[in-house]
Amino acid sequence: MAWLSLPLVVLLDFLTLRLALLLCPLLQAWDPLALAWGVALARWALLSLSAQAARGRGQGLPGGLRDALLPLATLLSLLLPGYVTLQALAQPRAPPSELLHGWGRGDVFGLTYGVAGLVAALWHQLFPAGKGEPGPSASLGRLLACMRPDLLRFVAIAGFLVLSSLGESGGPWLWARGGKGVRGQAITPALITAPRPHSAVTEFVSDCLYNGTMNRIHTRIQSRVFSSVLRQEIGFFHANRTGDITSRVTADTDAMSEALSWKLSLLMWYGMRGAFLFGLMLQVSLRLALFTAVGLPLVLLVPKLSGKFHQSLAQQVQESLAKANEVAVETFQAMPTVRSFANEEGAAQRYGQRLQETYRLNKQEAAAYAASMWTNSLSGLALKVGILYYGGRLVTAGAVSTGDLVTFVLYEMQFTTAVEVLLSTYPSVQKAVGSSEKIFEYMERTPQISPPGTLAPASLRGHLQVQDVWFSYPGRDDAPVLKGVSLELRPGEVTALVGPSGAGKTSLVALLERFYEPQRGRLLLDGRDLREYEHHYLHSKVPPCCPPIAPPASPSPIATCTASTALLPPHYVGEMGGQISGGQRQGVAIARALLRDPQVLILDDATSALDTESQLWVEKEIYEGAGAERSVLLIAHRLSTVERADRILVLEDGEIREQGTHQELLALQGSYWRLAQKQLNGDAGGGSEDGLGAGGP
Ligand SMILES: Nc1ncnc2c1ncn2[C@@H]1O[C@H](COP(=O)(O)OP(=O)(O)OP(=O)(O)O)[C@@H](O)[C@H]1O
Repeated sequence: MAWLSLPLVVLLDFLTLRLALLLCPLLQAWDPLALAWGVALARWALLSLSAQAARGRGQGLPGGLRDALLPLATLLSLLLPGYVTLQALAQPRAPPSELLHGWGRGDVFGLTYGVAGLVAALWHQLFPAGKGEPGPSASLGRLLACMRPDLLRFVAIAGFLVLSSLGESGGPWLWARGGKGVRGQAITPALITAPRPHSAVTEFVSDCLYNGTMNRIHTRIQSRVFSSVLRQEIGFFHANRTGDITSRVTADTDAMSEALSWKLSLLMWYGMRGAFLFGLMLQVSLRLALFTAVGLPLVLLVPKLSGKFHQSLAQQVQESLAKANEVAVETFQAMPTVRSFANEEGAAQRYGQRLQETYRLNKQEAAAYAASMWTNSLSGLALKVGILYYGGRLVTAGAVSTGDLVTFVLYEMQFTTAVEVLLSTYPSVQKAVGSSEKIFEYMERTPQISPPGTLAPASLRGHLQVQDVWFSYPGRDDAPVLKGVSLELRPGEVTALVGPSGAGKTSLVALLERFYEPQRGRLLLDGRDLREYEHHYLHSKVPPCCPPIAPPASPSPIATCTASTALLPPHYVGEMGGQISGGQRQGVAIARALLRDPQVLILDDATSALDTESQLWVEKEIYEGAGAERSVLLIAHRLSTVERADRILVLEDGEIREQGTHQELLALQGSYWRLAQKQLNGDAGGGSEDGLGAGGP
């Protein structure tokens, strides 16, 4: 329906112009500018009202066109009077008939619609209508927001650039003054070349300032991404591969900064020069300058379209590179396993396959980049040829003097170079913006867990209640790991949690550590929700995997082990403790716990790697040590460790199946009794200490 009314509106618009042309001889007394703007107002009223009506009805119109109707109406109304005004400025004594020449002609009318349509298409390409997702322009906006603290520096850089551009354009400008200086003195070759050294100095200063500023911005963005990643919930680190995360924090920010610092400087420098040159071109010949301006949208639109394809490929290359990095990281981390399975060749093959994929995408990206550069140059060349052709015609018609044309061409050559550089820089800036999209995705990601509270009471009893907790891991809603679990840790009591592998014991600890949040149920500490507690406070009062050891009166095996480990030089301990034994690592964890004086102790299979002597010592501390006023949650596979607990809970398939003391549970002859039997048989059969499956993490 809306489409049907559009031709009618265009016809009415054309008739309005024809009417104005017919009335022209009758309105001789009118100023031609007033007439032009009066007609423009009438056209604007007609077009904008029709646009409003079409927007109201417009189910048949594409969304982009519907949004563009009103700006299009304004642009269409402004084009002709704008042109007349510029002409009147350039030729103040031109007769009205010459100024209004072409009004009401079908071809001129069609041309205005063509230009308006072209501008609308360009606008739509450069600033696509928001679809709920941030587009490249949104990323550019966020990038600029990151640069805001350095606004003053950029103002200074712009100042130096202006000075430098003045120097660069000064020579031709003096030449254009027809051999006379500002005070009428004769222009010598020395005077024409004088601005160049001054321009070189200002360019050097602005370069130094610019590089320093870009380094600051790089550091700022990188540290913000890193901090944002650190704030994320633990599930985020499980859902995203380490290689991907590392790539965002390092490789992507590096690539973005590198492209930005180099290309943005070009963009600023040539943008500034282009603006100056265009101002001078306007001075020399308004018509030629306008011709250049009309040709520009075409020159901008073509590279934008070709750059789009290149941008998507650049993103794929980044992702593929991250996957290759992931394989390398995984391999190096699991090097002992790779060696013990003699799988070095397999690992190299996997890495090679990833690299091949990256190589293939890189080739495609290089071809797309070349094509994009080629279209840039071609569109720049087309503009150049057009200007020369039109300039030649103007000279033939006597509208421009030969001297003016030569001056214009001098400026135009520099201007075209500036535009070409701007266009060739554009894909790189697009690439940088493409990389920044992912970076900002991380930087602005809201953690999927409630923010920590502020509660930090001076005294804490350590009474922990788990009430009807249901939990499933992110993305696995259909497989609940905990199904209505309820338990209570009372101060001065040791509560043990046992169960087969995969029962959900560690998942419960993860909830108590606030790595995740349950979908249903509550976790209370001294009657207040865990979410209300301050982050550092909570983790100092409820640390995981740390046995309750008061400073021992006599050196314990643990203390000895810890002390000896603590004294080891870092290169001996290795990255992430990779060069110390499992038992030594547990010793270090226990030592750390000693310093925190925790109120709730959670030992998730925390002593499994200790030797028998140390294990016995830790058990003694749990049941009889100075920490007896603490609440203790003891998770263990070895039932002998939990025999003395005040209460033992048996967790199976995410549900608490039994609870009681060791004796009570044995008497029940249920799950616990079966676990004990299995362990007994395992011990008798093969000397296995566990009998319940693999140890905890
Ligand atoms: N990050 C995770 N994402 C998805 N599922 C997980 C994740 N971690 C554990 N699971 C699953 O949750 C279930 C319970 O695992 P959990 O580690 O809590 O068991 P567990 O009782 O501590 O076992 P174990 O005694 O072997 O340590 C298992 O089926 C496991 O596959």
